[in-house]
Amino acid sequence: MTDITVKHLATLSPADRAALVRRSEADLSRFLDGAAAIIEEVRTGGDAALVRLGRTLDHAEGLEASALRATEAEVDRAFDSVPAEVIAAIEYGIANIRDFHREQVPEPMWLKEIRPGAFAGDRWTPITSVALYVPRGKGAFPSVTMMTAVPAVVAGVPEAAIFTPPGPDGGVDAATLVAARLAGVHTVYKCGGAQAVAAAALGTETVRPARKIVGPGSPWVVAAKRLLADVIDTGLPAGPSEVVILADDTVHGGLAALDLLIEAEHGPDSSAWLVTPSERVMAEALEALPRHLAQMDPQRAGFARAVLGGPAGGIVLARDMADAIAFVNAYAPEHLEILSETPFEYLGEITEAAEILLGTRTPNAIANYVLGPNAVLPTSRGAATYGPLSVTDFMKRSSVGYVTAKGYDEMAARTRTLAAYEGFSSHANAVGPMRTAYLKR
Ligand SMILES: NC(=O)c1ccc[n+]([C@@H]2O[C@H](COP(=O)([O-])OP(=O)(O)OC[C@H]3O[C@@H](n4cnc5c(N)ncnc54)[C@H](O)[C@@H]3O)[C@@H](O)[C@H]2O)c1
Ligand SMILES: N[C@H](CO)Cc1c[nH]c[nH+]1
Ligand SMILES: [Zn+2]
Repeated sequence: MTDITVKHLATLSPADRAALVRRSEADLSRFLDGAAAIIEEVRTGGDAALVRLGRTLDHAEGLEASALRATEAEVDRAFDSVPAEVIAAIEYGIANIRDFHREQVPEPMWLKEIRPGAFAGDRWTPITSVALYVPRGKGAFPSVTMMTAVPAVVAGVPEAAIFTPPGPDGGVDAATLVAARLAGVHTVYKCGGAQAVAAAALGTETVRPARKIVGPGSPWVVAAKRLLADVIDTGLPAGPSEVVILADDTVHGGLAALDLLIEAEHGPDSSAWLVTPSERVMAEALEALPRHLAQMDPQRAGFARAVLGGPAGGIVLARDMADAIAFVNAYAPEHLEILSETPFEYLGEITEAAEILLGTRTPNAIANYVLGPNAVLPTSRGAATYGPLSVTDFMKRSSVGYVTAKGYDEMAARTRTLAAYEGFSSHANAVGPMRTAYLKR
């Protein structure tokens, strides 16, 4: 027996509608104190603290302070232990992800002649060091390794390092090591959770501190990022996975149910809604869900049941497609699937979604692994202001200006006027006779 949450938008009060878009991640209060204590432990204890925390929180009995960084030999052994078809799939995914992200590389520099003899533009350079967080609490994520490492390498980051929790043997998941090497990242640290964020921000004897950390994680990771946001750039907010499946009357509800389970299986803190104006689609989905759940790994089915029977997932019946689309935009999902035979009909109406997957052959699963776009995406309504992880997240922009003798007089006169109005005498002096006296004509 599976209880699925069902909501009828037409009958909901504004407060109930607002409750529908809430995510588990919104309440970090349970995690902030614990994360703060872990950060302090790493600040004072360095490598020894990472080992202690890895042994207690990750049950990594085999973890040693001398081996916090994975060696080349460990990576070689990983290639021997990972099945050939998994390595081939990682290669296939990396090739597509690389192709996609190369399109995002900005011009290294552009300059425009703003006024005759006065030039201005932008220059892009890589961030010098970035930490890539790869989760491993409820499963291993070579795919997150691919999604974070490839754009870092394409951007030209000279020091990119992966941080991922150690397993019980003290080692890194083998496919994660394979994906790291194939993507071109050669530093992998065996630490996860809040302690990884602390190590990346503060450094330890072994871990070199980074300027930025990217990658999704559990609330422990999210809480530590929040606490260290003035020490390290924490990038886009990527917490528990979430999806909205928007289905019209042209598809089978069983298909919508199948795709609803993709992100619902990540963990009990995920969010997953099917929204449709079709009572038929809803009935078919409700009928299919128990059958689909029976086909799942039991632990994953337990997560999905918790999500779809709780306050953060289930089925939303809308009045019509406009009502359903309004729900999507208010929700601002991480992943959105438009399940329809005519998905482009609705695309123009969608304004808030980090990833929009169109039609009946583009399930979230394909995009999570191999399609090419980045699957590290903003959660918890972050899609209202952030986009997916991209090459420019690993770069920073400087503006560049160059005023020549031809352009100077006109600019200097306007500058003097504005500087005088604002009462800045040095600003005005810098573009007056005092400067002219120094200039070579
Ligand atoms: N937004 C995205 O792009 C994206 C992609 C993949 C996964 N995800 C999400 O990332 C999350 C990954 O979480 P996860 O748990 O699998 O892995 P994780 O590595 O983020 O978290 C596990 C770590 O949390 C720490 N931890 C666990 N219990 C703790 C406790 N009681 N006290 C202190 N620290 C503790 C441990 O250090 C452990 O190593 C999931 O919510 C998943 O939905 C998001
Ligand atoms: N759905 C995740 C992003 O929310 C990405 C992922 C990786 N593996 C499985 N799923
Ligand atoms: Zn997923």
